[in-house]
This record gives sequence, C-alpha cells and structure tokens, in this order.
Amino acid sequence: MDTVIGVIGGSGLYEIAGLEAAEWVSVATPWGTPSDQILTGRLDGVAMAFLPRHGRGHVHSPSTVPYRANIDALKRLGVTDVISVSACGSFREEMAPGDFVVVDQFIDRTFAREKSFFGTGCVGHVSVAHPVCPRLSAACLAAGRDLGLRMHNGGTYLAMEGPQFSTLAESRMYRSWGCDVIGMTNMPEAKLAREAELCYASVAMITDYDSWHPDHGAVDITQIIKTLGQNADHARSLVARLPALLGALREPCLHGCDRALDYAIMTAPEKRDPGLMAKLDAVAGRVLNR
Ligand SMILES: CSC[C@H]1O[C@H](OP(=O)(O)O)[C@H](O)[C@@H]1O
Ligand SMILES: Nc1ncnc2[nH]cnc12
Repeated sequence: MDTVIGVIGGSGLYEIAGLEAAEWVSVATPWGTPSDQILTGRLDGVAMAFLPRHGRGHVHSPSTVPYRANIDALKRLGVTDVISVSACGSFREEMAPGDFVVVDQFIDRTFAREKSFFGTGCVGHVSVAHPVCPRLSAACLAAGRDLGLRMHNGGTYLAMEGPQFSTLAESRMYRSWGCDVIGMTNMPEAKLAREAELCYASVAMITDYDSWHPDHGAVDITQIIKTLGQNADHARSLVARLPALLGALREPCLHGCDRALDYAIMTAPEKRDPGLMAKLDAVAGRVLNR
C-alpha cells in the first residue's frame, strides 16, 4: 500500500515548502468544510498532504477547528499516516521552550467539541488506550534527532478547552497529575484519527512553561509567538525527513491503527441510520461495506 503522509500544522505552521507538484486542493466532507484547503504534493517520492489546523491566517480557535472535517478530508485524500504538530506549554523544567516532545498519552479536558464520527444510528467504540502509533512516533523522534533537535521521547499532553490559558491552580494541578505538556487541539483530533483508522503521531513544540514555573510567571503570548517562529522552522525540517524514514510503501500497521474499527460498531445492520452511514463512507467504509 502507498504511504500518504498527512501533516496537521498547528500555531505558527501554516505551510510547508519543497513539495513537488504542490497544489492547494479543496476537499468537501459530510462533516463540513476543513480548516483550509490542503496542500498536496510529493517529497522524496512520497505523497504528502498538509493542512493548517487553524487555517492560513489563523482563523479557527481551538474550540471551532472543524476536527471531524479535517480528519475526514485527510482520509478521503488517501492519507495513511497523520503527524500532528502543535505549540504547547511545558510542565517540566527539562522540557524547555524550543524542545520537541513526541507525545504518547493524552488527558482530554475539552468539553465543547464534537468528539466522534459515530452517534445515534451507528454507535462505534474504539480503544484509545494507546492513542498514538509507535511506528510513526519513532519516525518523528528519529527525524528530530537526525536534525540535532532537543527531542523528548514520550510525554502526556493535557488537552484543555481554551482559548484562555490555565489559571495557576490548574497549571499546578495538571503538573501534579503527571502531565508533561499542555495544548488546546490534540483532542479530539487523536480520537478521530483512531476512529478513521489512521496512524497518528503528535509532535509538541514547546513554546513556554505555562504558568506554574516560579521563574517564568504567566504565559506571555508575545514570547510564545517569538518561540513559535523558530520552532516552526525546525518542525518543517522534521517533517521533510519523514518521507525518507517512512518510505513510499507501507505494510499493515503492526499496532493495528488501520484496523481499529474491526469490532467497534455495535449497531445492528438493520437498525443503522442510512444518513449517518452515508456520512461515514470515508472514515468507516472499510468495515461498513463489507
Ligand atoms: C499560540 S498559543 C495557543 C494555541 O497554540 C496551540 O495551537 P496548536 O495546538 O494548533 O499548535 C494551542 O493549542 C492553542 O490553540
Ligand atoms: N501554555 C499553553 N497552554 C495551552 N496551549 C498552549 N499552546 C502553547 N502554549 C500553551
């Protein structure tokens, strides 16, 4: 099967350079319009699709990013592997601004977003116990290390609703929970990627120490924006290494990400809602049409 790498660019990462046959394409989905057009092309012989999560010009807030449309659109384009790149605050002294963390766990504290493709008329339950793909995460780690970036292998990402940053009490509480980084967007994105049977990895670019750090005070957006610029250049270089590391052809995922729906759907065939079934054509067509 051909590898198609999808990159979801977070704050500060609104395009990538160097794609052959680069073209911004519009993708319509039954879940609405994605955050923006998607930049398609090829890099080192591998198909790529880049989607700026907030749209070019940073239009969508974390709560209004059309997460379902974004994941559906990538799936429709044939994407097999999704790399999410996100600006994050840090809860660890050793995870400093400018460092990158390859996230392996999440705590989802978001509450004002649609979190599933499934619902009344087609109920589905997937496991997100292991929410990222170890193979894809390893490739991100290797890519960053090859470039000499300060990389951290694993970390728990606290997804908050936002758009305000945390209070000091919240920041201290998340730290006491064992969280490593904080952002506003990786949930429900990671859950939806699993429902859509896409391998997903998350690269957190640290921009700040949130508000817990006695020497750094409150989160300062002007400081974040400064750090974002440099982080985004590093992220672009990291992404550009991935085609060589992942290769143009892929085997079925060893960790089963691409078969997450095998036993997920509970609703009896005769009770399924035809309208919802039609909307699920891209994300769940593999199992619904068998
Ligand atoms: C620019 S600071 C807050 C903003 O940045 C992060 O966005 P993303 O995850 O898309 O990189 C964070 O989640 C907030 O949306
Ligand atoms: N401290 C922080 N909290 C939430 N999202 C962020 N994105 C970047 N820094 C952040």
